[in-house]
This record gives sequence, structure tokens and C-alpha cells, in this order.
Amino acid sequence: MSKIYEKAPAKINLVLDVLRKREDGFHEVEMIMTMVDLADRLEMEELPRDQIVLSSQAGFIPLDEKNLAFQAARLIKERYGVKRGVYIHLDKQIPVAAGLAGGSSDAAAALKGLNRLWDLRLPREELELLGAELGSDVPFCIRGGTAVARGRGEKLESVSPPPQCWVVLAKPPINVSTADVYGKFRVNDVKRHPSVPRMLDALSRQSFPDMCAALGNVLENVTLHRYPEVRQIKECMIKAGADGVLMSGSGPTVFGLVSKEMKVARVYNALRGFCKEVFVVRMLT
Ligand SMILES: C[C@](O)(CO)[C@H](O)COP(=O)(O)OP(=O)(O)OC[C@H]1O[C@@H](n2ccc(N)nc2=O)[C@H](O)[C@@H]1O
Ligand SMILES: Nc1ncnc2c1ncn2[C@@H]1O[C@H](COP(=O)(O)OP(=O)(O)OP(=O)(O)O)[C@@H](O)[C@H]1O
Repeated sequence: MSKIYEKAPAKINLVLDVLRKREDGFHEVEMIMTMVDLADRLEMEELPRDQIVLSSQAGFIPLDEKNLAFQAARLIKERYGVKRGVYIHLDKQIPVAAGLAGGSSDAAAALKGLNRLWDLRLPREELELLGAELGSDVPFCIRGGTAVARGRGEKLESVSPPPQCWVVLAKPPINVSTADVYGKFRVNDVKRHPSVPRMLDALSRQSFPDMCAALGNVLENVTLHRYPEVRQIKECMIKAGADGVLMSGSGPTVFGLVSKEMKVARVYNALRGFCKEVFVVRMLT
């Protein structure tokens, strides 16, 4: 029986701005997201019975309907009346509740993989619409590449990829709930909104220094205020010589952009003193 494999990469937010709180409780955002080369891997295989079964080597994530990959499989199966079963093995590499969209990317990979396994031939736009039902970051994870995201994150416009560089990711041992961070966020407290056009200009000119200067995330202050260790990680990365440093999503992962290979080891080693989960990756361009 044939197996299908899908990679589920992590995302970082180069820009995350919040414009206002909406009537439906979500926030109107303006973000620029891009994928990095740290990925979960999903293996999908037909089951002889009509059931969704999920397994993982990671002991710390739910494997039932609370898992976003499970929810994705159930959604596509029910929506298109598929009467077949699937066994999904999730090789989890992306830290959980980290601001790296790990669960969202698993859901996206499950939708893409099952579209192939069950020969549904759904166009990408339809998968993105399905993905939006599972979470605000899922449509971007289906699209991949680099994109501006608006609305609650589901309205996408693909843009130029960032200039190539090293990305050091550091996640302190705390789990941050996205709902909590948005819940504590007050748009009137924002002193300076990051500029999406400025970042787009840096990307279109492939200017690494200008990209670093245009980084910005308005959720950072909420998480930094609550978790001083995130602030310490930022300071440590800057001191160690990272060229641009920002918290990703609602945190707590902080990423540092580094252009010169000889500087990467210094940043990595400095961070290892603070937290166990440190990764050196490349942008997925
Ligand atoms: C922080 C980011 O990861 C940045 O990319 C996203 O904005 C959040 O994306 P996500 O984790 O896929 O978010 P969802 O699962 O859709 O929503 C989780 C919770 O975050 C809040 N939320 C999320 C997205 C948004 N635009 N406004 C919100 O207020 C809502 O309280 C929601 O209940
Ligand atoms: N496939 C999955 N992988 C990781 N966590 C999952 C998954 N499915 C459900 N979860 C649950 O979702 C919560 C958030 O996990 P996730 O890793 O997606 O957060 P995140 O990286 O902060 O996402 P985002 O950046 O989109 O806000 C965790 O509490 C976890 O138990």
C-alpha cells in the first residue's frame, strides 16, 4: 500500500502588526510570514478500515481530536464524503506552543497529503479555505513561501522571499497560549507599529540590513512583560552579535537573523547557556 510524505515547516513572523480587535473576538492583523528549514514530517497511509489513527514519537502532544493534524484529516474526510481510513505518523521536530505554527503546519501538511492520498484533486485555494476553518495560520502553512497575511491571517498575498541568511531559533522552557497573548494585547498601548511596506521594500531589494531594521512584532511587549526570560533571550542574541532579533508570533520563541556564517556559532553557543531548545536553520526560499 502506498505511503505519502509531507514536510510541515515552521514559520516565523518578520512583521506582525495588529490593527484592531474585531467584533468576532479575533484581531485584524497585517503580517509578513516566511518558512524556515525546521520541519515536522507526516507519513500518511491508507487503513483498511474507516478510521483516523494518529501516532507520534513525541510524548507531549495530544493524539486524538485535539491534534490539529487529526482535525484536518476529519475535516477533509467529512467535507468530501471520503469513506476511507488513514494512519498518520507525525514526526514532531518543531517545539510545541512556541510561536512557530507547528500545529498549524501539521494541519496544512495533512490537508495537502490527504488531497493526494485520496485523489481529491482540490486546488490550493480550496485547501486554504478549508485550512482557515482550523486556524488562522493554517492557510499560510498551505501556501508556504513568503506572504503578507491580512484579515485574521487568512487573506494571503505571496511576495518576494527574504535574502538568504542564518536563522537562530531559541525557545525558553515555557508554553505560551496565543489566545492569552491576544487577550492581554491592547492596541492603544502600541507605541510604534511596524511597517509592512518598509519590509516589502527591503525584501524586493534583497537588502539584509534593511530587512533586519524593518523587523517588528506588536505582540512582543505582551509576552516580554509576562515572561522576563524572553527579554533575556533577546538581549543575549543581540549581545552575541545577531543582526536582527525578534519574537515570533505570540512567542516565546525568539529568532535571530545572522548574515555571516562565522558569527552563527557565537550566537548559538551564547543561547545554549539559556535554553535547551536552540536551532540553527536557513530560510526556506
Ligand atoms: C500569533 C500568530 O501565530 C501569528 O502568525 C497568529 O496570529 C495566530 O494564529 P493561530 O495560532 O493559528 O490562531 P487561531 O488558532 O486561529 O486562534 C487562537 C486564538 O488567538 C486569538 N487570535 C488569533 C488570530 C487573530 N488574528 N486574532 C486573535 O485574536 C483568538 O483568541 C483565538 O481564539
Ligand atoms: N500537531 C500538533 N503539534 C503541536 N501542538 C499541537 C498539535 N495539535 C494540537 N496541538 C496543541 O496546540 C497548542 C499550540 O501548539 P502549536 O505548536 O501549534 O503552537 P504555536 O507554535 O504557538 O502556533 P502559532 O504560532 O500558530 O500560534 C498546544 O497546546 C498543543 O497541545
